[in-house]
Amino acid sequence: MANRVQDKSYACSTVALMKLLRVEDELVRNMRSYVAKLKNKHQLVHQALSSMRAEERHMKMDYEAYLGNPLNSFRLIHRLHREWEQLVRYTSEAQQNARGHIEHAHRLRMLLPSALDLEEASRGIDSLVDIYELQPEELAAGTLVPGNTQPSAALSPLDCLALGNYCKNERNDRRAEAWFNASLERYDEDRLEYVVFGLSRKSIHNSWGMLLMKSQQETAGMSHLNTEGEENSLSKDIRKHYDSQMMYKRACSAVFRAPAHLHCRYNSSTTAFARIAPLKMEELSHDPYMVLFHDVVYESEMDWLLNAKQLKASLVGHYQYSAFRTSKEQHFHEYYNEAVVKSIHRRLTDMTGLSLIESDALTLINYGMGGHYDLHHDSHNYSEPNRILIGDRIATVLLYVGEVDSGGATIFPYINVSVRPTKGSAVLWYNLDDAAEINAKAMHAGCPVIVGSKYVLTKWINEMRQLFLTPCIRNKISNPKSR
Ligand SMILES: O=C(O)CCC(=O)C(=O)O
Ligand SMILES: [Fe+2]
Repeated sequence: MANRVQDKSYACSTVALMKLLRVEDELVRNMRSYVAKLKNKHQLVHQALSSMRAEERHMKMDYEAYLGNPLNSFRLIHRLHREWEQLVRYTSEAQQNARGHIEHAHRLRMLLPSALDLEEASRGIDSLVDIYELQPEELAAGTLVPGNTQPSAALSPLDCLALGNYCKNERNDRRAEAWFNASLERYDEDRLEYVVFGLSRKSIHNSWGMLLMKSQQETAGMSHLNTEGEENSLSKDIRKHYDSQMMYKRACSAVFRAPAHLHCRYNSSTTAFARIAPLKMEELSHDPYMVLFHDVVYESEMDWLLNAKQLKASLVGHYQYSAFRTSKEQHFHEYYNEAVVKSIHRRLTDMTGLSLIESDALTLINYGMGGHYDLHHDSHNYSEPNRILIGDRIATVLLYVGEVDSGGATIFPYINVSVRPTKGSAVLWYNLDDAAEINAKAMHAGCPVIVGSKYVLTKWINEMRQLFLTPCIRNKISNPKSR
């Protein structure tokens, strides 16, 4: 990162910025020629369609007379056999030919400023505001020195929004609000091209609303989120996100009372092996069913895992890095030819009584300082056709491979359960309820580690092979209509 800043930092040198101007010229030239070519092709297709339409109108006046003329019949057949096919081919080729321009634009993107450059540039503007006590609204209008306004240097609403978001991230709420306000003031309803850049009044209000909600000014925040009178779907999502963030924060810093009506026992019934070597179990919840196992990972196994590790950053969604989940991980498949992996899998079967076939690979996850996994549900909530093909995660077992000095608990805020990582213990819970529906109460998170390093082994267990093992759970896979 340090090298990159030295090699290619655009924000602090005019010479580097000159290079950027040339890149912008090239981008504009490339995109203009792309648009010109598309326009030309669009015009030709339009003309071809118009002449086809004229023919159609003629035909509709009197079908019989039209088709009675053999020349017309021939032309109809020829049109539908060849001309339409050619037209479709021409349109799709027009798209293919345009690809060169798009690819060129992608190549040029390598030379464009990165998020880091934008951050540096925002920091530059922010320090001007700070040191010279300038007002964001004045800067937005192009006034750097009082009495000397250069309208050509005025900022766009998108620029102001970006600066507002920078200040929001820097926790300078007052200044962020001033930038959001400037963004709204400079918003011009007639500039249709905002659509291309994903800008709308609503998006500015949403950023502002989120800022206020974060700083606990809920009523003011909601008024921004509900600018169009009714609560829009985006603001509903933001409200949900905000509520779950608050729940996550409260639950991570709370200590839950010991749950009532639950007990400890030895599990000697799930498998034949458990009969000879019962497992120490402590019930944590009945809904969702959740138990804590003590001493189920051996010291030697933990040593092996920690030596074998080759961790890679954990990703979410479509293979993206995200602040939602900041950890590293490594997968150990069941067929991995290693005694430790095989014996942990056997123990997981003894603990759960479930089949592990078709389940995700055993995953070793490591969280460093501040590392966490935000509030989430382990089941995917697939739509029915997908679920029948791949199945959802019926249960999860989380094995703690070591302790954490401070922080890092696994929390279940809907049921007031917080599990402290204890070396060698494991927690099992069901993500689906008895009707095979997602149990919202199984929502959970891994709180940020304060001091130390947290290692867990996760096994997400798939519902596909449990048909005869969990007869009380209705099975969507065998009977998708059952609810
Ligand atoms: O690290 C934790 O405590 C939670 C991990 C988790 O939720 C998962 O692996 O699905
Ligand atoms: Fe999870």
